[in-house]
Amino acid sequence: IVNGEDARAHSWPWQISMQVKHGSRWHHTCGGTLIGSRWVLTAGHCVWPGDVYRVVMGEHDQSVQEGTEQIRDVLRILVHPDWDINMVAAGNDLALLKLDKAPIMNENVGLACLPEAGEIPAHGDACFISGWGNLYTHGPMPDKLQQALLPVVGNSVCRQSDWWGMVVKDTMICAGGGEVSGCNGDSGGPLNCKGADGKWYVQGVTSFVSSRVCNEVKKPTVFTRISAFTDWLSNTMLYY
Ligand SMILES: CC(C)C[C@H](NC(=O)C(F)(F)F)C(=O)N[C@@H](C)C(=O)Nc1ccc(C(F)(F)F)cc1
Repeated sequence: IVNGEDARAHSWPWQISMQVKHGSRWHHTCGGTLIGSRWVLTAGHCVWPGDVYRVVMGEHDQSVQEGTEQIRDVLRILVHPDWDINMVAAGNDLALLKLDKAPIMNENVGLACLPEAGEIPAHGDACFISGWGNLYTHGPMPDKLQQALLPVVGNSVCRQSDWWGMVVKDTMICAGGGEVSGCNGDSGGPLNCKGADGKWYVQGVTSFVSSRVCNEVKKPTVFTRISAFTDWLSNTMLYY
């Protein structure tokens, strides 16, 4: 996240770190959201065939063993059937990770609330992006979870020719578009929006930013809209 701030520890208890094994060491590669007792939602572009992943929950500072971490292996990976890395603009940038065992739910690890099918966050809705992605383009990753206020940009604005144009589909949410943005490593993480009931809902899964600079003005961070995939999510979690 570019121009964000340290999150208060464990204030987004559904935020996970998806880690990939390189040799004998594990590295944060993507964010994700705990949406079921054994299910994590992340981005399709976070999954590469042949890689081995694990999920760390209850994490805050990745450089310190805080004693709140719970680590689980990934039993099964289900990438959305219509996701294609060569067709990023087509959307469907989702994947479900089934954990070998449910984590213990506590003040540091909990389930996200998901929106109703078809619910579209309004232009200007105050949402927060969270993640351990780069602090700036080609910059370092932070140790502590970052967050940033990223107001929703309605698709009619986001589709303007000097913004994202027709890259933005109905199954996507734009947010930000100024100096604050997601950045590499925030992929797959949540867009956290406060509902009318005062509860936080995860409305989006971080998908892409400008390939020039993460916080390019008029190129908001783009999220996969979860409320457009409620059937796929429930059918997949029910079946597998
Ligand atoms: C691997 C990528 C598909 C997703 C990657 N996502 C991210 O870095 C994150 F964290 F914002 F989610 C990204 O935006 N990387 C930049 C460097 C990029 O390639 N952006 C990008 C790619 C394609 C388009 C499109 F849709 F226009 F084809 C737009 C932006």
